[in-house]
Amino acid sequence: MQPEYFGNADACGTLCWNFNQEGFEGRVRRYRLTKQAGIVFVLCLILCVVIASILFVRNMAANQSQQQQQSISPVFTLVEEQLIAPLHIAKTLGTIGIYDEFFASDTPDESQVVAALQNYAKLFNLEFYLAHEGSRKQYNSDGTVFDLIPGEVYWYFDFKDRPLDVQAVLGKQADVHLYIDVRQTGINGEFRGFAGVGKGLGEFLQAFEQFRQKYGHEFVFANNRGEIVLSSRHELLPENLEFKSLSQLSWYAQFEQLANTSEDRSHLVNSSGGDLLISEFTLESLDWRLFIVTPLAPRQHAASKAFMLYALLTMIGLIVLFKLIQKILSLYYQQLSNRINIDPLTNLPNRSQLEQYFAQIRPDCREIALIVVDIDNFKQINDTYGHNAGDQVLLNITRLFSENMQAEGLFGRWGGEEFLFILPEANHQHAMEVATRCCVALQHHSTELPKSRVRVTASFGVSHSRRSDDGLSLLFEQADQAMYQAKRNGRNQVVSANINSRSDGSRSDG
Ligand SMILES: Nc1nc2c(ncn2[C@@H]2O[C@H](COP(=O)(O)OP(=O)(O)OP(=O)(O)O)[C@@H](O)[C@H]2O)c(=O)[nH]1
Repeated sequence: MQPEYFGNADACGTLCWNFNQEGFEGRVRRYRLTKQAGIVFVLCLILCVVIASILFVRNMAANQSQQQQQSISPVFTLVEEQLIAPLHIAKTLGTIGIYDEFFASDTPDESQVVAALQNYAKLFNLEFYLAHEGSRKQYNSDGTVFDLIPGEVYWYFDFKDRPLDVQAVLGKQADVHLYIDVRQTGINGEFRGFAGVGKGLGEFLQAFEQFRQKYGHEFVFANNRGEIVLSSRHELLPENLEFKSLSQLSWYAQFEQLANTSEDRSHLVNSSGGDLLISEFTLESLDWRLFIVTPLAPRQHAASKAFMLYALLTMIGLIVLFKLIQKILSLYYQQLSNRINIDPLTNLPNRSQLEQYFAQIRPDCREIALIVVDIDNFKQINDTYGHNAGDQVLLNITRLFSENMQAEGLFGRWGGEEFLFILPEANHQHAMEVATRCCVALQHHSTELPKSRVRVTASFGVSHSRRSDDGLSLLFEQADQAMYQAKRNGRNQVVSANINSRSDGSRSDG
């Protein structure tokens, strides 16, 4: 086997565990950690999508309401300015008696009538006219005068027979006009004609077209007979007083049905072109109904697009956050792992790390060797030179051994002044060579202390196995026994636990 865990010589020459390739248990721990983190991540993801949905829906509701308000309020301002105001002006001027002198006569002075009408037109920025029964003429503020001939001027003869004081109607000349006719009567209540106000609705329709483009609303105005008098859709506008009917609209029957079952005047109607939101308002002074029709398909499409973007961004944010947390945790885990597995004095792998390493490599090893090392008479060093000097000697020895191990297997501190070499794929002879090399090197090595130089020796015990089921405790026990044998033999030597080798001595006296 190509050993996976070669010790790496660090800056001070000692061998260190490569923690990126942690042991089996470490991997299991990391796997569990990753699995748990994965579950937490999925839960966080679900939570985020739920939160994003709630926030999105809240935002969407707020946006929709804001848009609705922004689009509806100007509609009423426009209706007020363009339709209701002319109605009030027409009604007021037509009932306070300013036209009485003209209607009292059957032959009013044409120039006087036109001049008066021009005066009002200038004042109110509207078109004024009088349809005069006595003279059967219509006087207009633009200076024209024409005859009221049955069969030609339909509206006059139509309205004349209706018992209504005020009538509003749409007509189309060059462009769409709103005409408001106020009935004029003599002192005995006899019909004398109409005082009328006209207003071109070009601007009004243009403004409605802008609303349609900006907010998607369509407008339909209908009179009390269900005739469509005005609409943002040109094909619905009346032509020569020929009105289209509300009942011709595809959504109207369904809307009426819903409106009859509830007091609510806003309803969602399904039409062949998609969902429509329809709101109905009453314009009392005109006795008209206004329908605001909003096709929802474009909004639904925009909303789902926005939601998907929102959810996507949230998920990307979460993944980045998760990766960041994972990185921080793994750095933290590595630091913690270093602290747990490294001997703080010598910076060598400690016992726990040696055990993990053995467990990791053992299943794939055909043979393996262990060397147990114990410093000889180390107590004396401590007693003579002090504990700090002892530490210094330990550091020197570990550096020396690390160098002599030549980066094969793992060298670590088992505890106290006892050290362990684990040599995967090393045969017995090679292990004996490594132990002997270290033993000899130590004999020739001395540690420089402030006041003296100290020389120490060590005893080595070697065990070796080709049996795959020989575990660490057995092999360690054998090597330890051999090391004690070396002590008993007089220290500063290598003894092998293997019978064959023990018999041939492998002694390495200085
Ligand atoms: N300075 C220092 N001393 C240590 C450390 N760890 C263990 N020791 C000392 O090592 C000594 C080991 O003593 P003993 O077990 O009696 O063995 P020994 O004196 O080496 O004698 P033999 O093993 O029989 O050769 C003890 O005095 C421990 O306090 C350490 O990290 N630093």
